[in-house]
Amino acid sequence: MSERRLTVLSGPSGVGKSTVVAELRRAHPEVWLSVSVTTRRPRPGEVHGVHYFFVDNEEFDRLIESGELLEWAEFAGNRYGTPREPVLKKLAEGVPTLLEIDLEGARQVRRSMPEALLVFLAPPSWEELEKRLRGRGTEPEEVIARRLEAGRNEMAAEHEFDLSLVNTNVQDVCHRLIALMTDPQGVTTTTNREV
Ligand SMILES: Nc1nc2c(ncn2[C@@H]2O[C@H](COP(=O)(O)OP(=O)(O)O)[C@@H](O)[C@H]2O)c(=O)[nH]1
Ligand SMILES: Nc1ncnc2c1ncn2[C@@H]1O[C@H](COP(=O)(O)OP(=O)(O)O)[C@@H](O)[C@H]1O
Repeated sequence: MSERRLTVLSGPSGVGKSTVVAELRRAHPEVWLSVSVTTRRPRPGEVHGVHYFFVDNEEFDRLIESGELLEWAEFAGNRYGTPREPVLKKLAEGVPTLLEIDLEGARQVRRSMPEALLVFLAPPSWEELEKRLRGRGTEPEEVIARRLEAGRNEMAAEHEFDLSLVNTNVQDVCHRLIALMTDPQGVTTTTNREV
């Protein structure tokens, strides 16, 4: 089993991570996407067990204390974590596995599974990021402001990742991502901006 099969996708809120992941799932059902646990409230259309496992603070505390999370972080006032067991099981089965998590989570995975491939999804520009986040229309302005603030921090950490993909076109990003996950040869360890 190679931990290289574990791929982490991170990037600022609004860059298009969920959109890319949804397209990847549609076009490449052979990739397994970890379903995170979160204390955030569901958005309209989000399904428990599909997009997230929505839990309360008490349950999240319990998951931390029992060591059931591979990593977890607080993001813009809510907590998010990756259930450990299913990830280890899929990796042991040799299934290409993807985590869509924030910067803090990516750093934790880097420490605990150094062979994992860390991919940063970058916006074509800061203006476009703001436009996408507002255009999504799922959060009130104060939440958007908080997410943009976190986004500045995430953008400053781009160099910590193995590779950056600029999300100009969702299909292009998916093609590159699937190639990296299924045939990781040739991936350099220095940051590369592509697509
Ligand atoms: N550390 C960590 N971050 C997560 C996890 N699941 C989701 N996130 C991140 O939490 C942040 C907020 O996610 P979400 O509320 O769904 O908003 P969105 O990414 O803007 O659609 C994003 O950066 C996600 O990548 C997780 O299990 N662990
Ligand atoms: N390549 C793209 N070009 C234009 N709009 C995009 C692109 N990718 C995503 N979007 C849009 O940007 C908004 C934020 O995308 P989303 O996937 O929710 O981001 P994230 O999960 O990173 O917060 C959504 O309205 C989505 O439709």
